[in-house]
Amino acid sequence: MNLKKNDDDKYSILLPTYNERENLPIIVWLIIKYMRESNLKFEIIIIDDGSPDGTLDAAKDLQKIFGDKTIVLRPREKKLGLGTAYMHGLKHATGEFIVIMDADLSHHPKFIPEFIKKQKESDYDIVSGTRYARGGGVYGWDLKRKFISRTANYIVQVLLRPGASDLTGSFRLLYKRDVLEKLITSCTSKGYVFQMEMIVRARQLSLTIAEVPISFVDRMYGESKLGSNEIIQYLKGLLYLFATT
Ligand SMILES: Nc1nc2c(ncn2[C@@H]2O[C@H](COP(=O)(O)OP(=O)(O)O[C@H]3O[C@H](CO)[C@@H](O)[C@H](O)[C@@H]3O)[C@@H](O)[C@H]2O)c(=O)[nH]1
Ligand SMILES: [Mg+2]
Repeated sequence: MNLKKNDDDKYSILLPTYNERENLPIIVWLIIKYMRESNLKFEIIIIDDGSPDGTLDAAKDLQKIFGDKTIVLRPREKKLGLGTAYMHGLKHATGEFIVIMDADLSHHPKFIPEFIKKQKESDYDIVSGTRYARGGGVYGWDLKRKFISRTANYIVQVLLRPGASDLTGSFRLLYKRDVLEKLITSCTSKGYVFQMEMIVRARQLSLTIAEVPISFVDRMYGESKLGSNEIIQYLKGLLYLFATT
C-alpha cells in the first residue's frame, strides 16, 4: 500500500514489552518493513518494564542495527502495568499520530497502513482494529479465553454503548496525538482495562472512531501476562467504569 501523499505525518508506534525477547526482533523487523514499503515516517518506542528475560538487551541490539531515531528506548525499572506503559511512551513520542500495539505478534504490523488509510478518509480522531466485525477474527485462543473476551465486550456494549465493536483490548489504535493527550487525562486505569476505558471516554468526548477489521493471532513465544491478578484489576476497573459513566 503506497501512501505517498501523506508522508509528511510521523507515526509513533508504542510497543510495551514484558518478557518478549523472542518476539521483539520479529515484530520490529515487520513494522519497519511495512512502514518503509508505504513510505511512512515513523519511530518505534519500546517501553520495557525490567523484563527478567533480557528483552531490553534485544531492544538495544535492534537500536544498534536500525539507529536511535527509528528505535527509541524508554525502559522502566519494574513492571508497572500496560496502561501506564502507554502513558510513559506517549510522553516521549514525537509523531503527530500514535499507534498502540502488542509486541507478541498477535497484532500484525501489516494493518498499520490500513489504519492510516482509513484515518485519512474522513480525518477520524481514532482508528481501532476490531476482531468482532465482519472480516475480523481471533485465532489460537481456547474457548474459555474467547468466552471471557466476548462476554466482557458484550456487557460493556449493552451498558455503555461506546460505538466500537471491539472493546476488550486487543485494540490497535491510531490516535491523533493531541486527541490522545486529551483522552489520557480523562483515563484513570493502570492495567489492561485502560484500552477499554479509552474508547468509552472517547465516546463521552464525542471523538470520531473508525474501525478496521483485524485478525488477532495468539502468541507463539512466551506467555500472556493477563494472570488472575490482572483479571481482578480488570473487573475492578470495569465496575469503576460503570460507576463513572
Ligand atoms: N511494559 C509493559 N508491558 C506489558 C505489561 N503487561 C503486558 N505487557 C505487554 O503488553 C502486550 C500485551 O500483553 P499480553 O500478555 O500478550 O496480553 P494478552 O493476554 O495477549 O491480552 C490481549 O488481550 C487483552 C484483552 O483481552 C488486551 O488488553 C491486550 O492488549 C492483548 O491484546 C505485550 O506486548 C506484553 O509484553 C506491563 O506491565 N508492562
Ligand atoms: Mg498477547
